[in-house]
Amino acid sequence: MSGDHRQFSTVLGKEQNGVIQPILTDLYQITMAYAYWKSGKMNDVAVFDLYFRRNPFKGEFTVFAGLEECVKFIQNFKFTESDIKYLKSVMPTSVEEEFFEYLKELNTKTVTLFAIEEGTVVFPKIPLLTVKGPLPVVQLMETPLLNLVNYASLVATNGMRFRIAAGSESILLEFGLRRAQGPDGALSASRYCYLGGFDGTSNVLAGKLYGIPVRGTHAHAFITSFSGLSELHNRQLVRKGTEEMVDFIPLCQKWLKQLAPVLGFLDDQVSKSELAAFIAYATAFPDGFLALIDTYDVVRTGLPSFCTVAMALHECGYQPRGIRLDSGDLAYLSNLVRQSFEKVARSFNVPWFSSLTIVASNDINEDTIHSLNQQGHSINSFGIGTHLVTCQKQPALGGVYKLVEVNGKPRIKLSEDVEKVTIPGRKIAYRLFGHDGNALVDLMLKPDDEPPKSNERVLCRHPFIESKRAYVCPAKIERLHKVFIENGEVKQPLPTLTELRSKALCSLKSLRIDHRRALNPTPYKVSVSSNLYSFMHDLWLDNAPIGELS
Ligand SMILES: Nc1ncnc2c1ncn2[C@@H]1O[C@H](COP(=O)(O)OP(=O)(O)OP(=O)(O)O)[C@@H](O)[C@H]1O
Ligand SMILES: O=P(O)(O)OC[C@H]1O[C@H](OP(=O)(O)OP(=O)(O)O)[C@H](O)[C@@H]1O
Ligand SMILES: O=C(O)c1cccnc1
Ligand SMILES: [Mg+2]
Repeated sequence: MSGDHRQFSTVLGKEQNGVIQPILTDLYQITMAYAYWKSGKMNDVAVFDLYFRRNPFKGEFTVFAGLEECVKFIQNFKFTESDIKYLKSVMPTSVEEEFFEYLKELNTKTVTLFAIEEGTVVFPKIPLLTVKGPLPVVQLMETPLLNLVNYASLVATNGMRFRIAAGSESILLEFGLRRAQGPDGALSASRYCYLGGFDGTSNVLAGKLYGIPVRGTHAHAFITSFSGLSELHNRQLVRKGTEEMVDFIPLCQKWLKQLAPVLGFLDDQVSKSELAAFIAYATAFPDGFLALIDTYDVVRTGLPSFCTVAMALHECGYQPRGIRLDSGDLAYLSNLVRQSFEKVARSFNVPWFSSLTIVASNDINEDTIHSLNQQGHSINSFGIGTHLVTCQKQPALGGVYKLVEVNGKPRIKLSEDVEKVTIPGRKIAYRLFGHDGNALVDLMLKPDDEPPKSNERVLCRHPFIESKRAYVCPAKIERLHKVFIENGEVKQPLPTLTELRSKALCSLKSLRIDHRRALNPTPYKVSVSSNLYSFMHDLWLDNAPIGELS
């Protein structure tokens, strides 16, 4: 590890967060490992499925994220000397020394990981990961794997929902670092919101670590830190592409006077603090000037000051970018700002002025964006923090990790709640597509089932409701599960974050629009083959004790 990346080690040529390690787990995994070991089960071969039972946010899709970290975690799984020392200090003294020797030697050479590709749109009950290997080893991975997948997939899905709400043309920026669940939660949020379709983040470390585009404007403090023009040290600006120095303050004063009758503001009411701050920012960053205009009053001073500085910059050969609104009625204000931009464009023959960027922020959530769309607005870009990263509508994805097979024998967990009954044994899932290219149904098969073929009819059954079944004649088939790790080797390429983002947007597009809508979406069908249906229901009956009425 270089001094530059103290907290991150490099695995498989990609950085792994140093927080992710075998003892980032629940104590019960270690105590179970001991009891498995004591019972002589350390070489039993177990299969666990990691899946969720319900899509988050009352939606009907989930974006699968976190797989790369799971692969790196499994590849790198090793207790260190200091882990063992610590575990000895917290385990009861009755725990035998040989167990710690066993823990020290543990590795994942015989662990196989089957998984759906990261960035795929996924659905309940279908395993995202299937982990096969020595029982204590794959049991120990339960908590960290769930931790790596649950929040990543939740926040990626949230990002995707904001993307759907805002449309493909809007620029979406993640501003959540200050409100996220701690430093690591913030990094995950930035990373997986980008995967889910955001365009950039304000989080500089996330930009450095994951190559996410970093973006930002400025804060109200920058405006309020200035009192007037006399504070400005740097009053000159070089005319772009020349060596000529322009006295920038008189130029701004000229534009203030010219703009007043056009926009209908009183030039003596324009805040000297705000104008000075804008001039200071513009002379520091003359290209791409974007100003926060709601510190004092958007109409009377923020907007006039921006237009003033923007026209002065233009006269010096620079192209300003736009404004940010961080309070008030964002629909009304953005429309008003756009109309003013159009007036300036017409009055001074600067057509580009009418299409300057309007960024909106301030406690925006998914519903706010839907409401703004309904009202009509002129916002091009949303800066979203709190509700995006904290996943306001649903703070956790309920992914679970369940044992489905031991030593080749299927295991089933029964529950009063049918949703919680596990689907036993190893399963392979396929996505079946219709002739219009849309995904029709996901189908789980037993590994010895004949895989479905395109243009051949296959019976798809609801896993639990006998009467719900349908024949499907798919135009195209995609195998969802692939081997990611086998015999200690990673078997699939690990795409870049940008590739995962494209994959997620593309995977979403294959989903019918009614599955994607925000309000009461149509459930997507998840089914099992006839063979798997009979297999699980036979096992269910075998394992359900028969009661007696008296
Ligand atoms: N046109 C709109 N339709 C629906 N919601 C909106 C609209 N405009 C703004 N909002 C939302 O309404 C809320 C306004 O919050 P609040 O009243 O606390 O802020 P404010 O008074 O405008 O700003 P601040 O308190 O930061 O100065 C925000 O969550 C914002 O995203
Ligand atoms: O509102 P969010 O979606 O979380 O987006 C991030 C917010 O952070 C900044 O201000 P901050 O909230 O720190 O202060 P303010 O709202 O009082 O201006 C920024 O101006 C946004 O309002
Ligand atoms: O760059 C911004 O405008 C920004 C960054 C973080 C939080 N709020 C705003
Ligand atoms: Mg705020």
